[in-house]
Amino acid sequence: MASEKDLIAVIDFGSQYSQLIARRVRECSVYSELFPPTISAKELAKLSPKGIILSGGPNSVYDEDAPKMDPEILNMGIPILGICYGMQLISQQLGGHVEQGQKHEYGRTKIKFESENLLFKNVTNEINVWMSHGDEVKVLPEGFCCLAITENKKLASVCSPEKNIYAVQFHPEVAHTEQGQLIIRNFVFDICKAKPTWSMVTFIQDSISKIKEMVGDQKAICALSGGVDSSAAAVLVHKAIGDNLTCFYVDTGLMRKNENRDIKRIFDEEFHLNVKFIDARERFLSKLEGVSDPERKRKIIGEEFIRTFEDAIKGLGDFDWLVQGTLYPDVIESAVSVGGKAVRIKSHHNVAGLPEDMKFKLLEPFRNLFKDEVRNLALELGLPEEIVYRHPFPGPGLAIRIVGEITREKLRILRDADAIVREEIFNAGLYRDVWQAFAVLLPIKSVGVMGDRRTYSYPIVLRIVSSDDAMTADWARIPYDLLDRIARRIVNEVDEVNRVVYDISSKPPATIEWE
Ligand SMILES: Nc1ncnc2c1ncn2[C@@H]1O[C@H](COP(=O)(O)OP(=O)(O)OP(=O)(O)O)[C@@H](O)[C@H]1O
Ligand SMILES: O=c1[nH]c(=O)c2[nH+]cn([C@@H]3O[C@H](COP(=O)(O)O)[C@@H](O)[C@H]3O)c2[nH]1
Ligand SMILES: NC(=O)CC[C@H](N)C(=O)O
Ligand SMILES: [Mg+2]
Repeated sequence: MASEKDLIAVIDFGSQYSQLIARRVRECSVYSELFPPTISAKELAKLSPKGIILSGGPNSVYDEDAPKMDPEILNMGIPILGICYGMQLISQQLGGHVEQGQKHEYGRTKIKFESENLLFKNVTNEINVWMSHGDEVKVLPEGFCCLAITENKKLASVCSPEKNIYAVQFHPEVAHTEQGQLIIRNFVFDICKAKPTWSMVTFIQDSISKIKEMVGDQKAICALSGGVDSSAAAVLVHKAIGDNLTCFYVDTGLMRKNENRDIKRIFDEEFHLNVKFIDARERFLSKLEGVSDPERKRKIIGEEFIRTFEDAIKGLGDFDWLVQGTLYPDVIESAVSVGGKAVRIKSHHNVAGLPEDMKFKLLEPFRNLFKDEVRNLALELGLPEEIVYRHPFPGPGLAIRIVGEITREKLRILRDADAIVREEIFNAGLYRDVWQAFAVLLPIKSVGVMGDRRTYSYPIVLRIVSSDDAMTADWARIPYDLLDRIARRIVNEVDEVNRVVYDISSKPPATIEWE
């Protein structure tokens, strides 16, 4: 991959933010990719990176099983930027000393520069940065000097001019660090002298040639949901292997109101791909009968997708590859990181929900990208805005929005309520402003009064959030009048609902979906 364009290699020590670092470098139009801590200096040298960034990580460098790096990497003469754990590891491996600090530092801290340096070129002195660590570098290795200190006079950034090694204790990659992107830019351009040769167009070209090479004249199926990720994946792979690609859209019985109709229309009008519709309602719903645990639901759905595809291709020939629109947040939440050791939040059906005995090889061109990057790519591929800006709708569908057991009656209620939420948000002109807007059905009943009748029915939760990449999210500040209209319509138009509540939790600590 690294042949013609400049590469910044990120060594992933297990941080939740590792892929965010690569993404920030790509924002500078320079290619970046993650590598495991086990990569050797020799292997790295073959890729001729312009620079190396060492990520943060959950371990302490003095833990017995803490990931280390090949010490030769520090002698390659290639510029290095260590972030948090990366800074601690550089210090320790070069003979400095790291120990647990008196106090942990999480969140905002102010830093001040001690000397002029390229890393902080044009950065305002005294900026707020984001910290997330418990350990501290107490003794610097020989040849290192301090570039910045915190309000409490602790080391915030250090460097060895002679070795061309830089390090920061804070996280320049997160949005909360002021001018963090400028610091990354300075490293990439002023220190590494990388050239901005990467763009979505080059990504598309490279992906097409890589896919051609990998798949050859074998055949592939694409799990096509009609969302932006799988639609862009289908179009990209079709460019590479043409009619050896067959797309399948599955009606799981867990879809939203009019979903099949809308998707069929979009595919007919906009795509010239071979798309087959599979009615799998019975098999999904019968497998889910009586199941209320969220992780069980996700595993059942993940497996059922694969079984459905296996049945669908019978008689159509040999298909070796399964194309999915998997994105990076699906991967990290399912606890599959390059460096290992991230924690499982939920099993995304398309990652941790896949059955172990699956025969298909996975082809996931966007596995390292975030949704807004895929949206840009989809525009570049010429996909219509209606698909590009479609809200994400998870593969497990309404199954993870009916808390607890799924019944046909509950599916009917949720479908009707959800259609009202989406229609009202759309009519208010807010569809593009929010990340997702949907309804959730809770498995409890409460008392109400309608007309002169007592009711004892379900509550509907409105979940409307803003987000850039689904890694973090906040509840959307929707006008009261709109909330009022949605709530009144739901209670009046949907049988068996007598109460509507608004979910005002952010992510973290909540997640966007309820299961
Ligand atoms: N109904 C479906 N039929 C076929 N494939 C599906 C379906 N739902 C999900 N998938 C597959 O699972 C992947 C993950 O989908 P999911 O809907 O959970 O996330 P998403 O962010 O909404 O992605 P997308 O934009 O592709 O829908 C999709 O990219 C697609 O490959
Ligand atoms: O591909 C997917 N397979 C899944 O199993 C799945 N579960 C959640 N989501 C979507 O991912 C984003 C983050 O969701 P959470 O905050 O609920 O974890 C949100 O956009 C969710 O809609 C899924 N996507
Ligand atoms: N975010 C990090 O990289 C943390 C590094 C280390 N685990 C610490 O607590 O100091
Ligand atoms: Mg989807």
